[in-house]
Amino acid sequence: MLSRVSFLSSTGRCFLLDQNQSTKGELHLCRTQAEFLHQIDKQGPFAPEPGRYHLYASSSCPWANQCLIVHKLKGLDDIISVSIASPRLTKEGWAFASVDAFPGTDPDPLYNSRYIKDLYHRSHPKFQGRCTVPLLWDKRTQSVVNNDADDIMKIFNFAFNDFLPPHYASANLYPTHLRHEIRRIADWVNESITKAIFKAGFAVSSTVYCSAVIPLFEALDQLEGMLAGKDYLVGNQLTQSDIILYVNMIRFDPIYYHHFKCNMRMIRTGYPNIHTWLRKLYWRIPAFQLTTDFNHIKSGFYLSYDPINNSGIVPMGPVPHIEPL
Ligand SMILES: N[C@@H](CCC(=O)N[C@@H](CS)C(=O)NCC(=O)O)C(=O)O
Repeated sequence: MLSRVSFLSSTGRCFLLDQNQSTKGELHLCRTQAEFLHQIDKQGPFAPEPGRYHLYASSSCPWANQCLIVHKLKGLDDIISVSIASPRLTKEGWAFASVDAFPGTDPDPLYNSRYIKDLYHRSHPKFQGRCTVPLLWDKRTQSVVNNDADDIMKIFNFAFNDFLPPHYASANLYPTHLRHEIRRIADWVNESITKAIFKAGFAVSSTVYCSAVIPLFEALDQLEGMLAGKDYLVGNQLTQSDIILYVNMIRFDPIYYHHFKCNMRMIRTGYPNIHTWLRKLYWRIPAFQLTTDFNHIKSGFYLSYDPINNSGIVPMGPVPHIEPL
């Protein structure tokens, strides 16, 4: 049984939760910040160059999923290579296909590593922090560039535009005139939705659970109003806020409703505006559908957190995982 699980901070970042530290239903969390925050720019040691960088990700992890979406939206397939780890988190962390050949899992094409942690240790032999995904890697210096989803999304948005055809180069998920609002909404989503979902999911007392799930559904009610008649959260265009919300909402009915006991309402039956917004992204913009792997998402959540699913059964439903438009 895993004794450590990820948990979210007030800013939406993951914490490490040691199950042995849970007493009386209160969660004691050890915060670990993303340790690697290098940027890719022409002036610094990590210059933008096609073929130089590699993204290690898990399709199950919501934060890695955000980066995979932006990678596709910006057409970076030929510029930044990608490897997907097995969704089944092991005691050694995320594993490659050489350890767990779960369908849709890649080997490490660079070093044939067994685990994501091998890369962290190759880059920083004394590293003792959490070996998380997403992980942006520099093939030239054989080192970690950045392991923060927010940063990586911005790097993908801005840093490689010189190498992209105009329609990809001009795609901007973080336009200057909307930046303040994008950040405000993203912070609200992280705080009121993402954090509440994980707090409810990992609660070990009814008090903690209720203190998360009731405000969560109040926030979803508010979100339902915000999305009335709208295809996008901020302005009239796709932005980083939509991506941060999408990774929560696409997991809601298949995972959070049942596995994390967030079951006061489903998105598909309880929130018509959120449901329409979600289905439009999934069915109309290929970058969303192509990076949403329900098998990885469900296996990742249902098989990685033993304390809340010790049978190891991955439920069949909901059927379908996402409804048609
Ligand atoms: N700093 C990261 C955190 C991402 C994160 O927490 N990833 C989790 C999976 S959702 C992880 O890799 N956990 C592995 C572990 O804790 O061993 C970010 O925000 O991008």
